[in-house]
Parts: sequence; C-alpha cells; structure tokens
Amino acid sequence: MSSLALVGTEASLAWQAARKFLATADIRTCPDMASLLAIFASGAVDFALFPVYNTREGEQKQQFRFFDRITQGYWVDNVVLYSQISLGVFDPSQPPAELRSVLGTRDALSQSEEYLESHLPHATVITVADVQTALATFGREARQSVAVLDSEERLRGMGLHVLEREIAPYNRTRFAVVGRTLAAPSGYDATVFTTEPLADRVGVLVDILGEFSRRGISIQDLRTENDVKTQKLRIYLEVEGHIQDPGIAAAVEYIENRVIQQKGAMRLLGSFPRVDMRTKHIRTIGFIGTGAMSRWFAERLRGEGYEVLLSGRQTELRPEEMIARADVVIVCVPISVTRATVSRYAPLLDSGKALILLAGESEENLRAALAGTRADVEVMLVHNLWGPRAATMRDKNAIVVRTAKSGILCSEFESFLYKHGAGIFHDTPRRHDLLMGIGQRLPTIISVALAMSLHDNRIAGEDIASHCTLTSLYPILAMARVHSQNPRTYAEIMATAGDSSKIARDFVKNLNKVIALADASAIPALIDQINANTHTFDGHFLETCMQQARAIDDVLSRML
Ligand SMILES: NC(=O)C1=CN([C@@H]2O[C@H](COP(=O)(O)OP(=O)(O)OC[C@H]3O[C@@H](n4cnc5c(N)ncnc54)[C@H](O)[C@@H]3O)[C@@H](O)[C@H]2O)C=CC1
Ligand SMILES: O=C(O)C(=O)Cc1ccc(O)cc1
Repeated sequence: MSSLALVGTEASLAWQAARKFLATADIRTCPDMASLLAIFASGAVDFALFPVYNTREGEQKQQFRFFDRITQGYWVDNVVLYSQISLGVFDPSQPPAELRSVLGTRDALSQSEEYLESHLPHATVITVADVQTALATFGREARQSVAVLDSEERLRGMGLHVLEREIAPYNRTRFAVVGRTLAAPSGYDATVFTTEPLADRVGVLVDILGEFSRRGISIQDLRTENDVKTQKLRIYLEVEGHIQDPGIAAAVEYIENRVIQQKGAMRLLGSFPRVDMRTKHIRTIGFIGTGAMSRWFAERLRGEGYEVLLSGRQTELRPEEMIARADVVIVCVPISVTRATVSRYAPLLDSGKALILLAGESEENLRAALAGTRADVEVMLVHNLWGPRAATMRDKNAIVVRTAKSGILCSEFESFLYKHGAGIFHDTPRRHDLLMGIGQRLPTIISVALAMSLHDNRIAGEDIASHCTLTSLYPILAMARVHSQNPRTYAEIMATAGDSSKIARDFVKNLNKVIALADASAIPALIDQINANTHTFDGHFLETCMQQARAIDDVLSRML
C-alpha cells in the first residue's frame, strides 16, 4: 500500500484531496509543513501532498521554500478541490451586527476575507487549527456571540444554524502531490521549474520566457520572488508539455547554456497531467468532415485536452452519433457543400450545444445554420486564413463571424485560436464575404487566368522568372502557389457565393476601362487614375503589407 503524508485532520480538504489522488493510500498526518517535508525527505512515505494555490488567496507564498527542501523527488500530480464555506451561528435570533467574533481555520478565514471585510468588519477574528476542538472550549455565553466559518455539513454536524451559504464563491484549492519518480508523459502535461537566485543581467526574464514562446510552448504560470538573503530574482515557471518533449528539453538547455549561462540553473520540479484552474465549458468537440483542415484543428484541440471526434461520409462513427456526443459540432467540408451539410445536421444539435462553421463563405452558410438550429444552440463562423501546411497559428489571421446566438462555447473556441497566436478579426457575414472577394476570390481568379494566358502565349516558367520586375513578382508567386496546392481548395474559393462576386464583376468592368485607356495611350488619364487610387494606400497600409510579405517570404523560403 502506498503511503502519503499531509497536514490536516480527517475532516480537512487535504485529506479529501489525498483520497481523490489515491483512495487506498495509507495517510500519515503531520502537524505542520516542516514535519511533512522532513518525513518525505526521510523516505518514510511515498508521497507528500500540500496546497500550492487557491483561487481566492492566490499562490502559497512559501512554495519556493517548500520545494527547496524537496531535493529528491518530483511534483507528479495535482488535485483540485472545490470547497464551500458557510457562516454558522448557535443562536439564529442573534442579529448579525451583534456577532463579536468569527472563528475558523486560517485557510477558511483568509479565503473569506472579502466577505468578512464587507459583512463583519468589527468582529474579532479567531484562527484555530480545528474548529470542533476550539468550540468545545467555548462556554454557553461565548457561543451566543460567535460566528463560525466551515462547510455547511460540518456546521450542521456541530449543531450550528447556517446563516449564509457559500460566502466565498469560486473557492478552489490546488494541491501538489510530490512523489519519488518523474511522472510518465500522459499526452496532456505541464512542467514546472524554479531557477536558482539569478545574477543581475539585462533582459534575463524576457530571454528565458522568449525561449519557450519561440518554440511555441505556452507558459501557464509565472511567479517571481526575491531570494530573502541575497534579494536576487528567482523564477517559478509552469509551461505546457512534458520535460521529455524535445521542445522543452531544448529550451532548458538553451536557457542554461546561453541565457543564464549556468548549468543546473533551471531546476526541474516535475511534469504532470496539466491542471486547468480556468473554467472550461467544452469537453467534446466533433467534426463533420475528415479532410486536411479538420485533422489540423483536431490535433491542436486534442493538445488542449478536449476529446475530439471526427466523422464524415466514410467514417464508422456516423455524424448523427457524433452530434449526440459532442458539446461543439464543427462543420468543415468544402465550401460548396457546407450549406447542404449545415441544413442536414443543424436540427440534430441539442439545446445548449454549439455549431461552428469552419468555412470560407459566410452569409448563406450562417443563414442556414441560424435557421436550422434550435433557439438555444450557439452559432458562429470561423474562417482561418491559413492552410493545413501551416505549422502554427502564430502571425496568421482568423476571421470570426459571431452571431446573436454565439455564446460561451463559441468564446471558448475563439480563446483557443487566440491562445495559439492567431490574429482575430471580427466581421459581419456580409463584410466577410465582400472582403474575401479582394483577399481571396479575385486574386485566385487572376492567378488562374494569368496561367491560362501564359499557356495561350506559350510562355515557359524560366521566361517569367527572368523577366519579372519587383512589382510583378508577387502576382506571379501567387499564381505559382495556387497551382502547387490542392486544386479543389482554390476551385472552391473561386466559386464562393455572396458579395465576393460583386468584387469580381467590378474588376472585369474596371479592367476593361483601364485597357481602353491604355490602348488609347491616354497617359494623363492613366496618371489621374493612379493618383486617385493612391489615397487608399497610405504609409501604414504599405507597412502592414510589407510586414506580412516578409513573413510570407520566410514561409516560402523555408518550404524550398
Ligand atoms: N484547405 C485550406 O487551405 C483551407 C480550408 N478552409 C476551409 O476548410 C473547409 C474544409 O477544407 P479542407 O479540409 O481543406 O478540405 P478537404 O477536401 O481536405 O476535406 C473536405 C472533407 O469534406 C468531405 N466532403 C466532401 N464532399 C462532401 C459532401 N458532399 N458531403 C459531406 N462531406 C463531404 C470530404 O470527404 C473531406 O472529409 C472548407 O470549408 C474550407 O473553406 C479554410 C482555410 C484554409
Ligand atoms: O496558403 C494559402 O495560400 C491559402 O490561401 C490557404 C487558404 C486556403 C483557403 C482559405 O479559405 C484560406 C486560406
């Protein structure tokens, strides 16, 4: 049987946490943290468990010191427990204003600070190790004027009346479990480090963090402390991933060798299944469509701890069955079949779920989704402006079209895009389609027509490369790119409905006007036209485009 040490009585939250971690554990209770750490260090127990964070109190201030004393062993797991604190009295007829003292454990009192300040500002606060033992020493008289903080169940058990329930809402405590050996990867992990006190160095904190973000490793938590004696900075870092992931190992090696320049400066406290203190509302996300984009998103959503289900025309899991199981259903099929797919499956979503369309055409598809879903099903469209060959969402843009029916599930999906570095732009359905005429449909049409013109005139690839000017290089590159990827993607883009067709129609009209002026050698009129156009392109516009172009150059050159 495994043994575990903790501080607390059988009634304590720590005890509950220990049971949750290992129901069969042989629990040894210690009077304080010093003896807990000593018993773990002596090897007498397999595990130690202690609180490190509370949503109301913040971090355990002594955490750095605790871990300094755990020289052999690793942080291997966590338990998060919700605890409800209520206010009880012996005599409910006593007006609350006449309560002279409030009694509770140190944790309960500090978690209820906000309530005590506003409701019982004049009461004397009495901190006790165990409420029941302390109350036994109170005489009848003293009991009349004391209020007690504890769980509702325990208050009633001690014969008190509950005056107010849940006085410290959202009260959750995270306990660390420390064991002897490093936990194996679970596929959804986090890793924690502390540093030794750091010598002064310009930018050391930024450079340490930068090594993680450069590798796409998300930092979940960061704390700093000044070492008591030397007042040098120490850092506590919690990052996503396991220490055995190559990216994390490489970041640590680089930081020790190049940033801090001291071997062993980053102390690994441990890796463990990731803890989400933030409230998540989505558990399961299901896709209709098993194509490149569905698989791209599925992989990253799984990395966030969601259960992801893929369904399509050929999968064993039928879309109907997937819809029954998923909280969020994502339609990710070719644009031309999105509307029919939405109309077919939208009515199957139960109340309280969300339908998200991942598609390049907005107005018609959202109309079908809004019309086809129940009143309290959320609806939103996301158009990611990158293809399935992109490595990350960093520096890429996503257009998000929210509707009156977009709610917390949609927001959680949006947060996922934001977290991974995407730039998020909100549009109305119409505006999205109109802008995609310029951003996507027309350039694709031009690319295809340009290639057709090369063919008509028997112009070969090497002839273009040798005759490109700086200005013509970009459209030529776009042409090459359109013709080097999945043709279906670009056929679908050209065939999008909505206001993007207006852009193509206007283009044809304007193309003919410009050709007529050019054929007539109407140089002044052409100059006037260019001057009139220039107003649209101020310095800021050019700068933004050049920045994006540089990023594209980077991507393209890496692909070669
Ligand atoms: N590929 C890309 O570069 C990008 C795609 N998107 C969007 O993602 C969506 C999906 O694109 P991809 O995954 O790239 O396409 P894909 O061609 O790789 O996959 C499409 C999926 O839809 C299924 N499908 C095809 N016809 C169907 C029909 N009639 N009924 C039901 N399912 C059908 C296919 O079996 C396949 O599972 C599109 O709406 C597109 O606008 C968005 C941004 C980039
Ligand atoms: O990578 C490229 O060139 C793309 O154009 C990718 C792409 C394809 C389809 C979209 O709806 C959005 C982006």
